[in-house]
Amino acid sequence: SKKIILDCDPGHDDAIAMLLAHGNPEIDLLAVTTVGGNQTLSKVTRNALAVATVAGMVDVPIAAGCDRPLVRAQEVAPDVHGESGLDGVELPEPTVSLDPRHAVDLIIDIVMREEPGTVTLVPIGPLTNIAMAVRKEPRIVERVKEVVLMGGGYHVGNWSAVAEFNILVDPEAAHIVFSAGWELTMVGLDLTHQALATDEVAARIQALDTPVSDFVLGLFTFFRAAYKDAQGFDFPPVHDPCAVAYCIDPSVMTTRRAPLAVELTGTHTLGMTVADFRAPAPDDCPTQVAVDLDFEKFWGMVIDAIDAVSTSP
Ligand SMILES: Nc1ccc([C@@H]2N[C@H](CO)[C@@H](O)[C@H]2O)cc1
Ligand SMILES: [Ca+2]
Repeated sequence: SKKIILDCDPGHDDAIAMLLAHGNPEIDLLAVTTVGGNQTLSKVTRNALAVATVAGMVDVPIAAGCDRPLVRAQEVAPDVHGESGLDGVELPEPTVSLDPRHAVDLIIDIVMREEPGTVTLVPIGPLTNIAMAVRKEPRIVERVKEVVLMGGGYHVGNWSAVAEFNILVDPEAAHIVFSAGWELTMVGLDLTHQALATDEVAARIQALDTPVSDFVLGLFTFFRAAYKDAQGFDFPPVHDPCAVAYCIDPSVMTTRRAPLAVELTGTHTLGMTVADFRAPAPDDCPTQVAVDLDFEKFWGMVIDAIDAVSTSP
């Protein structure tokens, strides 16, 4: 099975990513860490504990991390996630508690404890925790199997014309992560805007008819209305589980190897993830971007995981 650490900022789509990681038998979820992003650290951390409670995720350490970007002021995204960061559902009082360690220390402890080359980092929020971990313990770069992140976009932006939220909120952290030299797959908006929660998908989830599937439908209902108002989408793109799906079965999407750079000084382009598709890609290029999604395979994984989580003891 694939050992992963999920670094997140729940967030409606982060919550689905947590359920996919917990429900899929191929994934060994070693830890969940939180970072300020969609909402404040305290809100996203409370949300992570609530989702873990709903999912029965009782044996996974959850640790809170950085509450703001490395350099710039914090920016949250209430337009699509609401004031709580997980609007649209009743959040249960958490029955799981936080690991006392800082997320950065938990990430380092796990990577240095596990066999080299066996742990995949799956950041699906701003990259502040990952950048801090690299600076505190540089040895994690050669020890980590790969980084599979949701963020960026080679031709698409959402928080600006050309930049994606997770990157633009903390571009300096993104630069550290993208330039570290480890194997890195960028699952960006070009891919995740294909992962739409359509009526047909919602109907298949509705048919599961469990408390967890009802929770997911509550999330989708809010997320759909918010995305329509904020970005004019008819159906909401469920970004974050795409990164987990790639870890489960890389054939769920096509990829293209290309050098990647993060813009740190542009007036109009700050936070842009620049992919250099000029041929040939250098043969030692450690970075690739996700291009085309197998829609049916993806939603099949997600729906199976929701079903599995619903029936777990
Ligand atoms: N408008 C908007 C802002 C932030 C996000 C979050 N950031 C990433 C997509 O940009 C995902 O990780 C998601 O959780 C999604 C939509
Ligand atoms: Ca997220």
